[in-house]
Amino acid sequence: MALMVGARVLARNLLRPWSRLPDAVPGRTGPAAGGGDGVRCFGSPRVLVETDPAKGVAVIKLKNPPVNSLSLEVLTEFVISLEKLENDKTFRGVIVTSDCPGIFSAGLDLTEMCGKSQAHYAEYWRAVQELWLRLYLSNLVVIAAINGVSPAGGCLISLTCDYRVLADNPKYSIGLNETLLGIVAPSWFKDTLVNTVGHRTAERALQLGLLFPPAEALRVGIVDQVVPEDQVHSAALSVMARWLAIPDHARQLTKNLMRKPTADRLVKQRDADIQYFLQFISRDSIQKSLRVYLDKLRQKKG
Ligand SMILES: CC/C=C\C/C=C\C/C=C\CCC/C=C/C(=O)SCCNC(=O)CCNC(=O)[C@H](O)C(C)(C)COP(=O)(O)OP(=O)(O)OC[C@H]1O[C@@H](n2cnc3c(N)ncnc32)[C@H](O)[C@@H]1OP(=O)(O)O
Repeated sequence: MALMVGARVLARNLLRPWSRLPDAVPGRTGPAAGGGDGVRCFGSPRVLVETDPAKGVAVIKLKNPPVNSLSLEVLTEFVISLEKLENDKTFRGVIVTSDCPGIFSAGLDLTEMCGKSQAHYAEYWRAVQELWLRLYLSNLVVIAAINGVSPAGGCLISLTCDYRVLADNPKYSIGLNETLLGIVAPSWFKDTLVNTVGHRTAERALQLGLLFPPAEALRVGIVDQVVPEDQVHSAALSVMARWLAIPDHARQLTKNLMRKPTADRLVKQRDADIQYFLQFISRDSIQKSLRVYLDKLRQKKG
């Protein structure tokens, strides 16, 4: 019950940009905070933020064990952290990564889309839309340091970034695998993939629900760089330095030019998109597919 109320409060914060989560780790500094003197931490229980004001760079680490599924709380805390960084002129870039070993993100939280009320589905889907819009159009340079497997919504998060560095581990596949669950990637997921890899590759990948291992992911362009696992963070920092060498106003206007038409398609019909999602996800056949998939995941261990 407390969790539900908490989620609603967090979700309401999305609509009230002036409201702030209390800092979970207020002003923690120093080497323990992850990068030498001057690194400061804030954020929330599931979305850690380490900032390096001297460099103008922050690291957002998703921490929702066991698999970093994108629950309503995670989505909400992510948006609030991102907004905090964007409103602070100190920061020009952010690296998005995971605090869960071997898993970047398992994607949207299936339990949020299964066996819940219509009101809950609507609240959840609006939060998914919100994070996508904020990340896709962020004024910051956003680099994904993908240090684990990244299916569906996890892949979407990285596709919204300006650049993707993937750890070279055969287990770390990435892709929009929705069809394998018997569901369908919405049009704006599809658009984000098409804008990254082109129409034909996206068409094949989406229909087959392909999850690309690192070499394949690089070949089709769903990631920009594959590096040894222990170099993901340093590679992301090097890329960041290159992108930050470009004057902000020129880079930001160019990013907007490239991405706004795609984002506008959703912005113009957000409510209709929610209704569409509600109709789709509430179907008995879709709920059954999700239950079967979740049961398979749960039984894997037993
Ligand atoms: C014409 C119509 C057009 C348009 C349609 C309109 C609208 C669109 C409608 C819907 C769109 C929805 C889009 C959905 C996007 C998504 O992101 S769906 C999620 C997809 N994710 C996956 O397929 C990944 C599933 N998980 C895994 O494969 C594995 O868990 C893993 C490889 C990530 C990690 O493996 P392990 O380390 O072995 O961990 P376990 O598998 O044992 O899992 C531990 C624990 O976590 C639970 N879990 C895993 N993934 C999720 C998840 N995504 N959500 C919720 N919970 C998850 C798993 O069940 C285990 O739970 P317990 O057994 O411990 O209870």
